[in-house]
Amino acid sequence: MQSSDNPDQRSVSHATQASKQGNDARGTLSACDDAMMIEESRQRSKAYGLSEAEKPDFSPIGRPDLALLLDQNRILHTHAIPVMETLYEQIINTHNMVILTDVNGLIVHTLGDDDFLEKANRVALKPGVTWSEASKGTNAIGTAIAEQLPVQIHAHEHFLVANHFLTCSAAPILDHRGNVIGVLDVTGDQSSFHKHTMALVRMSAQMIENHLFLAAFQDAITLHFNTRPEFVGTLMEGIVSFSPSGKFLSANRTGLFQLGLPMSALQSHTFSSLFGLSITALFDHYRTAMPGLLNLCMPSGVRVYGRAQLHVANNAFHRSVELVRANAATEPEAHKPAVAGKTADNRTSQIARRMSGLRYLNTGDPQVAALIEKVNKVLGRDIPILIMGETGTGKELLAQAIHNDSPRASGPFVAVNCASIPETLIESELFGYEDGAFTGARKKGAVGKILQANGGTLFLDEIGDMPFSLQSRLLRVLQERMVTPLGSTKSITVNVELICATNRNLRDLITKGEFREDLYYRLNGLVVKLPPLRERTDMDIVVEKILIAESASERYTVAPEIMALFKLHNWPGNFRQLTNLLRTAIVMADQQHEIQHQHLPDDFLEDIELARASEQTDNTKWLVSSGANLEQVERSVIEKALASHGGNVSATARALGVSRNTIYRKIPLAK
Ligand SMILES: Nc1ncnc2c1ncn2[C@@H]1O[C@H](COP(=O)(O)OP(=O)(O)OP(=O)(O)O)[C@@H](O)[C@H]1O
Repeated sequence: MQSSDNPDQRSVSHATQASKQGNDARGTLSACDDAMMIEESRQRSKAYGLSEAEKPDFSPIGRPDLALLLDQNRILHTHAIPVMETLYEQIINTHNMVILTDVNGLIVHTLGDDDFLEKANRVALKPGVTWSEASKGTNAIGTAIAEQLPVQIHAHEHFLVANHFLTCSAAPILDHRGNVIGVLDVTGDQSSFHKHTMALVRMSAQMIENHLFLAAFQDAITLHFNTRPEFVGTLMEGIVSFSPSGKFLSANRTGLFQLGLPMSALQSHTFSSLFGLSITALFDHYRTAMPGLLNLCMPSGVRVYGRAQLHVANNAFHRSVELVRANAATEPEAHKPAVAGKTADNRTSQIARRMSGLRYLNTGDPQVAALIEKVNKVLGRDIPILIMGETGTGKELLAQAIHNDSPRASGPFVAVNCASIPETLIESELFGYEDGAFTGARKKGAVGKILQANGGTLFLDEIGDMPFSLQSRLLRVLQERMVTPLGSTKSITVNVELICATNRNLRDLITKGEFREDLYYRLNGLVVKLPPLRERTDMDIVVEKILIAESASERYTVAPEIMALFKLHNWPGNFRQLTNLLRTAIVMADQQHEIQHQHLPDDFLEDIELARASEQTDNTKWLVSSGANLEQVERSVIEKALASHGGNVSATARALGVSRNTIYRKIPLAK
């Protein structure tokens, strides 16, 4: 890297604070700012008790400590090495070396020309030696750490005279939380100074950061974006990660810069609040055969182009995407799935990302284990399955898992929510229609859901809501295995496995004349009932599973007293309610990582209080009827309230609407 550039005319010596938030903003500090920064560093060096004339500290840490250092910085080291090698190729034979240090300036790894490495050895530029300001005074590595900015220190700007023959360019490396975890540096003989070295180092540090970022969010959704489509996939792209449910997790520097918001302000955002597209629409985009770049709108109104990577748990989504692509590639145009039954489709895509086979649903509850055993016996036997269960107990998730484990797993899984499609549309959605079957806008023909499911599984959710008039048509399809689209005279053979679900009592509907008995008997080959959450005995595992799914990058737990509350709660919304509650609680707990009382939503806490109050009333009624006197009743109420508030007198007093003193008076032992 020979150059005749005059270092005193350097236009980029270190980046501005703004550069911490995005490479596009990396600006230029004036020579005056540079001088001030170096002067401040010199003052710090003196304050550390160093003198300019002293010999550099040569003592490297011992071999075992070096091994430990490498181990502690394993992830940084792994992701930095390939970038360091590429960087070294750019500066080979220029009397320079590439250096990686840990967060304290301890050199972890070096790469360089032999002749310069020898020279560098003389000033202890080698693994195991620290180049913090406290040890070597002003130098690019130590000062980059102190300033948390890219820094270039040339010749006499080094504090120790022994280092005046060097020219060094260093950039801090940040992790996905924005913390400095190391430094990348290029150091050479001062005669090799080149003003472009700083830019090279900065870009390389950013490359390492991007590798680290993507490694930290392997199970998350990542969006790679830029205002210019040609920059997507380059170092200029912003990268933002989201949980599978779309909650913001983190962004790289360029991402933060483009979004124009600090990390703290982004914590309350979601994919849809940042990019104006729902997470389900994102999934749907990638379900199409050849998804192009996304065209998104940021809150600032600026439009960006992006490509999302849906690294979500167990790759189930990828499988379903691959499947749609494979089908799309082989199917004629008329048979490509039409966008219909939107709600059901969206729900399918939401759910698809989290499920896989039946074994993932077997989390220790004996009722669920028995159900899975039964289902396993009929897999691939052409026996229709009817899933019963309250809302949110996971009927659709179970249906998808059955499909995934069945011999039809490579065929389509098509879900239709009979309750969400207007009665007037359900016939055409299910059976499809021919060109010209309708007058007006919807003239073009469409393939119905039943045909879309050909070769795979048709899941009819909320079958109890199927209009009575269509029930006989559906029965005919199931018996004859033929579909006749609306407006057509031709019947098409179909081969589908049928799974239905309902949270209504079909027998009651039959009695009321709302559901055909013959259809009921055609559907109920195997009837299974998913237990409501309040009856399940695997709450601990279920909660842990949801916490992991909702927060890919950080580990959250639930405080034991909250878990006790969960086990007592009624959960009318079952998994849907629990998942939503935990999703919000994770956001509230943030860095605390243990979900506690204050992180729970008010309506949930109110429900708990109401349940407690009514339980106490019941107990009181029982006590009174058993002939206890007033004092005994009071005492019993207070004891129960104390127990349910973990012995906390203030909380008990608040719940009972009395003073703390009253509690102490009535139960003297409580003091
Ligand atoms: N075993 C489970 N573990 C974790 N999450 C689950 C489980 N079962 C269901 N869920 C989640 O709960 C939500 C509701 O599940 P699903 O839609 O399958 O229930 P459902 O019984 O079909 O509901 P509805 O009757 O209202 O249609 C989904 O977000 C799903 O991912």
